[in-house]
Amino acid sequence: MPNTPARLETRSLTRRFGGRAVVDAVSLTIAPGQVTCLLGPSGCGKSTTLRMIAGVETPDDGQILIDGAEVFGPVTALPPEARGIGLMFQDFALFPHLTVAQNVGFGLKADRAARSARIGELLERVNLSGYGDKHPHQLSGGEQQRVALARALAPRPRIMLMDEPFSGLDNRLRDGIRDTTLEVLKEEGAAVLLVTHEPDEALRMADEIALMRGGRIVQRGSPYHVYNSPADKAAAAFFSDINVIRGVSRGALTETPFGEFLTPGHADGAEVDIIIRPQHLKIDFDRAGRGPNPTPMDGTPARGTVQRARFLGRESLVEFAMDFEGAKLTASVPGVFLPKPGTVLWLMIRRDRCFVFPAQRASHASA
Ligand SMILES: Nc1ncnc2c1ncn2[C@@H]1O[C@H](COP(=O)(O)OP(=O)(O)OP(=O)(O)O)[C@@H](O)[C@H]1O
Repeated sequence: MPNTPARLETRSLTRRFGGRAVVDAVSLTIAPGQVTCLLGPSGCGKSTTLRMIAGVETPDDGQILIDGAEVFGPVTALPPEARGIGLMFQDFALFPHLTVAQNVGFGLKADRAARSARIGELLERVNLSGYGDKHPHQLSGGEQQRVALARALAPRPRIMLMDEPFSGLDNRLRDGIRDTTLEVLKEEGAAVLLVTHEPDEALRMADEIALMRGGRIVQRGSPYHVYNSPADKAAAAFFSDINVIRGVSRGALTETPFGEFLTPGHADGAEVDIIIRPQHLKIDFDRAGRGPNPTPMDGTPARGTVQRARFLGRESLVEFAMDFEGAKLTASVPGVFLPKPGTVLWLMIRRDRCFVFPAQRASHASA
């Protein structure tokens, strides 16, 4: 549908505080029914972006369009209530003196019958049928959050803006509520912009992740794409611990203790960082001082000595001191794998799972 305008579009949205652009030319497009997660570390400008779209913060530059019509720009500045936007924040408290049904119906402009039908429909969607007459204090945190979602969705907003909506919830509740929320949002068809600093939340919820750093969008794409083809080292490091092997590219190849890596596009003599996530290191046993045979996919094995092994529930993390250059690498293994410190093992690197970037000093690598 190339001619259908995006439900929400921002063009070069910019906000400066004290001469510093905390949001710097942010351009996003979100289709109806699409969930985009604005993901980034604290202070990178996520909330300010959301607040500008909501209309409670005035951009210094740029344009905001909803269904192709400008709501903010050189000639327009619609107030928040005229934008058809629903909001949900972590501390967006329910009205304590109103019942659940009254809370959900609060922003609804409809006659009594239509109102009560909409309230019933939404309470059913969030699995709270029968809770209409209760008061917020009689509900658990997760139930209150579901009421808040129903309340935000009641007037059928075209766009839902959510700022860390689940961060106040107990870990055990969170996954279930994320899934229910996602289901309801999809059914309602609103375009959703969800702000989070948690990569797991973005991977779980998003159709598209917009990774933000220092006021700018550094990468946009599906969760699969952003995780598996990070734009740079910091983008890779934002989603998991990473292992870095430094080398020098010569003739589009880089020689390392794990064998040669293809490093096309890097100048002769340029330092490169070969990056591998802990779950993509392969571990093999020592065979009387030798490791497994090299393969085209896994390259040459390199010897390491276990320093520490920790069980984290779903996986075990094993830290190695490698024989080469005092290197330390961390491997993650599904389930229980707890070799004793001092055990000698061999590591290999899956060639299809590494990323190669120009070498960066550590001080430039923060996301
Ligand atoms: N009204 C303001 N005046 C001055 N600086 C501000 C103002 N609002 C935000 N900032 C600054 O802008 C930057 C971005 O803030 P913002 O809240 O958008 O970040 P964030 O990515 O949402 O972070 P967090 O997840 O911690 O909320 C921060 O450095 C913040 O201190």
